[in-house]
Amino acid sequence: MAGLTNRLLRAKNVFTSSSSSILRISRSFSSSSSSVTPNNKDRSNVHWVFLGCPGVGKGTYAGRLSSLLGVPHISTGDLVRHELSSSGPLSQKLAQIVNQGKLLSDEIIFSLLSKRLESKEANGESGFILDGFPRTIKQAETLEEVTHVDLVINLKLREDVIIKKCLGRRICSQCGGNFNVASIDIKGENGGHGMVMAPLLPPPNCESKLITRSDDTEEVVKERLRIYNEMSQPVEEFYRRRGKLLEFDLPGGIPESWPKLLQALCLDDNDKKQSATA
Ligand SMILES: Nc1ncnc2c1ncn2[C@@H]1O[C@H](COP(=O)(O)OP(=O)(O)O)[C@@H](O)[C@H]1O
Repeated sequence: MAGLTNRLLRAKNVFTSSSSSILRISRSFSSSSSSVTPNNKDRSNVHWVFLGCPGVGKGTYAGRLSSLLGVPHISTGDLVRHELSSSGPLSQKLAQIVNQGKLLSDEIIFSLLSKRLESKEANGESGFILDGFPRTIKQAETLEEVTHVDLVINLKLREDVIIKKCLGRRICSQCGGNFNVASIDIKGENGGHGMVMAPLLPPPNCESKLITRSDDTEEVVKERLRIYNEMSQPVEEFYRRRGKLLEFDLPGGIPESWPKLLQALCLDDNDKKQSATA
């Protein structure tokens, strides 16, 4: 414990003003931390991170794995949107930054994350699948200080497809369901693979309630991609050097990608068991 405290005190020098959030995060993570589980033996206690460009599908696949494994899916983007939807004093300040496609400060993200982790601890949840965090080297270094990460899944997709997917994203303002109206059909050129992604259309009762995220305009999506390449891509290298990065090229939409992802994660037997009992 003393060692952990010392490491956090060093982290405190990096994030001086957010030190209390870091200490709270540390307590929540360490209460559920486990030894390394590279072979997924303890599937309900995985410590996984999803990386990838905006709109690549981190939320979709992290959410599916969360349901499959019974591990909480913690998305900092969702935490930010929840804060934006409140009329709290922070929300206006955050909206300005998010709507320009910029990253929020580490201090704000740590504060939102620590609140979520406190509720995780209170609910007795174990393990985590993080989505949208860490997004900077400083965030990755601090995460290393406070908990163990088993595996980092790096989702990859061509940039032109990502832009189309972001522009096609829709959310049901009533149930919160995520849909996509983009129909992607890119022909393979010079022997390369094409890509087909069918739209993910809402059920009839959501159709009239669809909204678009205010940061999903073409200009803002391009800025988010630029910032990803500058600030977040180095995080891929951070985990690659530690031997934790699993690169996953999405072969298409959910029907093609989900079984292949399960295979890559050695979870395909788990899915078969589930469908057999469904
Ligand atoms: N870890 C983070 N660090 C800084 N800002 C973040 C972080 N996570 C989310 N945000 C803010 O919330 C916005 C939405 O996040 P998210 O839904 O994860 O977006 P994306 O679709 O770009 O992956 C980001 O553009 C950024 O402004």
